[in-house]
Amino acid sequence: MHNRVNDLESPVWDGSGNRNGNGDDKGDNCFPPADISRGGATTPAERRLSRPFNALMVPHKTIKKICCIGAGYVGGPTCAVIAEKNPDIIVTIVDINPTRIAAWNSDTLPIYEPGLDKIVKGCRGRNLFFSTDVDKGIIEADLIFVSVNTPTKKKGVGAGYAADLGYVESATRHIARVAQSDKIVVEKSTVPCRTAHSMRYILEANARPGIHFDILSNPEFLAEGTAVPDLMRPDRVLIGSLDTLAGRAAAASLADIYASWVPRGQIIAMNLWSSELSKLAANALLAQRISSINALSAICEATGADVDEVSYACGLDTRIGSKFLKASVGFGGSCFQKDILNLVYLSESLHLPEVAAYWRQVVEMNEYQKRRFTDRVISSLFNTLTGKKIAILGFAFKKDTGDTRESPAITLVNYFRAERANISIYDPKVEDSQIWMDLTEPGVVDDLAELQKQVSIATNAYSACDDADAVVICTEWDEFRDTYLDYGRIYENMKKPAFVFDGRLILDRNRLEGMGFRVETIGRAASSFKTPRDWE
Ligand SMILES: NC(=O)C1=CN([C@@H]2O[C@H](COP(=O)(O)OP(=O)(O)OC[C@H]3O[C@@H](n4cnc5c(N)ncnc54)[C@H](O)[C@@H]3O)[C@@H](O)[C@H]2O)C=CC1
Ligand SMILES: O=C(O)[C@H]1O[C@H](OP(=O)(O)OP(=O)(O)OC[C@H]2O[C@@H](n3ccc(=O)[nH]c3=O)[C@H](O)[C@@H]2O)[C@H](O)[C@@H](O)[C@@H]1O
Repeated sequence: MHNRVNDLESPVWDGSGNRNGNGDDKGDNCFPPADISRGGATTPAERRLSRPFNALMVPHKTIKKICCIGAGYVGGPTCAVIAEKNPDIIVTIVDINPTRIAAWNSDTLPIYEPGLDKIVKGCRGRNLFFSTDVDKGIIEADLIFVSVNTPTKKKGVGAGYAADLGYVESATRHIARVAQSDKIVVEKSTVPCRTAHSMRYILEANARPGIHFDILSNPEFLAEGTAVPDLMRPDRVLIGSLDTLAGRAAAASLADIYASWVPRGQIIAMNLWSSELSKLAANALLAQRISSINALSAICEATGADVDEVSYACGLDTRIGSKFLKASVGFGGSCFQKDILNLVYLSESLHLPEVAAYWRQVVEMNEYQKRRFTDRVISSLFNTLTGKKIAILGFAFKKDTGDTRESPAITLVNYFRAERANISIYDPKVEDSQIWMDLTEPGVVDDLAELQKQVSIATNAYSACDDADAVVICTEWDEFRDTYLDYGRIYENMKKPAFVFDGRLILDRNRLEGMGFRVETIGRAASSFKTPRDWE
């Protein structure tokens, strides 16, 4: 018997429950079931997608053992929550990085996420395990999440845009090589549209005879810093599968796992490619909102309008909504830029240059925002930073995480270094070693010594700001707000005039100006700017 993976060529979902040609459908026993509706939907697509996912309609297997390949920011929290909510399922998270696994097994977890410690420590050793034994994890599991990194390619075809699928491929080959029984393989990593197709070929070409694989797409939408509440109360869980009996049964098995805590109406079934693309699309749309408000922040600074007020006014329109309209020094994080560039590459590969240019602009606006903010610092400090001390408050890409991937702070520090400023950095959660790594040019041997002459890392915000010419808020940590931090004390110990650059709109400018600071805020003109110009 040859290895069978379901036909991925045409995962057609026409909404009618009709078979897609492989002949294994049974009339109305479609997936999702055709006879349940939440109501209110108007188009065929809405009607189809609004049907709650009723796993019981398709005969399917109950999952007893899960393996997650990749113990990172997604694999760790996601599978810890799955283990907590499914005490009868054994969940093993495996990784090739022994240091990371050792940290997951220690008192200090490798990632900081509010609420995660309690969950991991509650399940670890009971039904949650962390291991470097990838073979064993795969062999024992019924269902395997592939949750490995998919960074932007650095070299070769598509460098700078396409996703590097090397880790996904290597994990897939590993599954094929060691699996001794049928498996459901779940793409948890964010991947380009139709990656499931490549996974199929790899599995088919390498698996032992008689082993059957089903491939599902189940993208993750958690945000760092709020991973636990996001996982506990997701807006939706997407499960992409083939519209075949086997595909629907596999999806139903996965749906049961989530249904332990997510209402079934929020578990959405769709075709594989839609599910893969929905993840890239969601990140692109979120980032697009930030670039849009940041573009408006430049207009605000030039006119005297206030971006917070503009954002508030626009967000009150229920068609627009208030989330992701906070102007900032620029978005960071491991995914927004990577996933948009991935979409740009996909568009170009599909010969859609206008579409590619449209999405590329979201990233370009983000770069412009960081440059613009730096220029404002330089021009405010009398056009030179040479020998001046700049205190950087916050190095993580957002609050409540120690993650610095693509953090705007890195770009800003590099710009300030190029201007020969002295820089002092403080972040409550980022390790010193991480900061040094982020600021060291790869491959430049003597860079660290040079760097350490110009940059220092402080143990608290006050010492970072001691004797500084300017304070630059890069991350919106609550402890940097003027209601927490004693800015009066900071002012006393700074050079004069003392500048504060608020890249996150967290400070009460009037209050700080009352103390004597000169405050420059993203999306607001300098206080000296009169507006409307002729009124005063
Ligand atoms: N970080 C986030 O907030 C989110 C990330 N994602 C996506 O999830 C995926 C994973 O992201 P992160 O967890 O942030 O990455 P990460 O870099 O924190 O973790 C990935 C882990 O996979 C391990 N790994 C790589 N190849 C392996 C292999 N063959 N066998 C075993 N382990 C292997 C690495 O050692 C690493 O520890 C990416 O595709 C990302 O785009 C999706 C939603 C949110
Ligand atoms: O695929 C992913 O990795 C994830 O990417 C983002 O999550 P994350 O990057 O962890 O954090 P966000 O809260 O989205 O913030 C991203 C960046 O945008 C910035 N941001 C966010 C919101 C806003 O209004 N303004 C703004 O500048 C943040 O400060 C941060 O630098 C998405 O929000 C998640 O849904 C998605 O799963």
